[in-house]
Amino acid sequence: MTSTRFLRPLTRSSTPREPVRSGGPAVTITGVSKEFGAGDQHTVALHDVDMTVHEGEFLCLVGASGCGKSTLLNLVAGLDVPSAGSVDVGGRKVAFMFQESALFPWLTLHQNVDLALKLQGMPRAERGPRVDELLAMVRLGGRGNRRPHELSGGMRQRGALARVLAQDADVVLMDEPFAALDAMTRDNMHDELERIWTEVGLTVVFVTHNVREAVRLGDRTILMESGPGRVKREYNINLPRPRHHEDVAVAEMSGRLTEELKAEVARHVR
Ligand SMILES: Nc1ncnc2c1ncn2[C@@H]1O[C@H](COP(=O)(O)OP(=O)(O)OP(=O)(O)O)[C@@H](O)[C@H]1O
Repeated sequence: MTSTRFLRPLTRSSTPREPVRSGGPAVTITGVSKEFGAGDQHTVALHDVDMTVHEGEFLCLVGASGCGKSTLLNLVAGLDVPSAGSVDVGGRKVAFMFQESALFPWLTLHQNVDLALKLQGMPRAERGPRVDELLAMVRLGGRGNRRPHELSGGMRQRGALARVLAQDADVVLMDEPFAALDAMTRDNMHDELERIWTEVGLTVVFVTHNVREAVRLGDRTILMESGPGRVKREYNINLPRPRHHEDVAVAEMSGRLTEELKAEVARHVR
């Protein structure tokens, strides 16, 4: 069955709009703990985590390596189950985007996006125009016949984003999606992602080690602590959009968050 977003055109607007936020909970994480292994292999990756992600919100997660950020995303995606507590996405569709684009190398960009639509059950006649629309949305119009190795890293991540959009998900989980890109390409991807998130009205949970990236993109940033993974603090990023990497306010807020993150990392290397 074709879902409603397929019927909704992707709007293109040259002027920035406020993101679509209903504010209701899209993801509710209640008392979640996750343990791995047994005996001397036993690890408590997450302990008693409570978190709500609101519909249309852009939430960033930062924290020291090993504090359980990816584990949490896996639980939200339903790829793993909590040892205790619950994760509720209210029946919403969830899609994942990783650091590597994970486009199928033997398929063209067009075929990669087309496959995602096919798996959604979209009829062939509707798929061609929709692939074109999605590739235009990520500014890859005219590149559909290229295979992933013929694209730059930034283009591959745009292709991955088109494939995520083709999955018609309400909630998009992004695990350091731009970490492998050079600074200028990453900057450009921030602009594109902010635009697409605003236009399509997605709920995003974005994991990063880059505090400036979190402040540049997020409505809210959660700092996690490790050993075991828990929510340490959250910050509302009430800065106007569209934002830019070099904005003074973004730099100031990033500075404050970086201090806290450094203290958190230092706590674990003592
Ligand atoms: N499948 C697994 N089996 C055993 N231990 C695991 C597994 N997955 C994660 N862990 C452990 O759980 C803890 C949290 O790992 P996780 O990958 O979620 O952290 P992270 O914050 O995403 O780290 P990074 O920022 O380095 O990617 C770590 O101690 C890790 O070794």
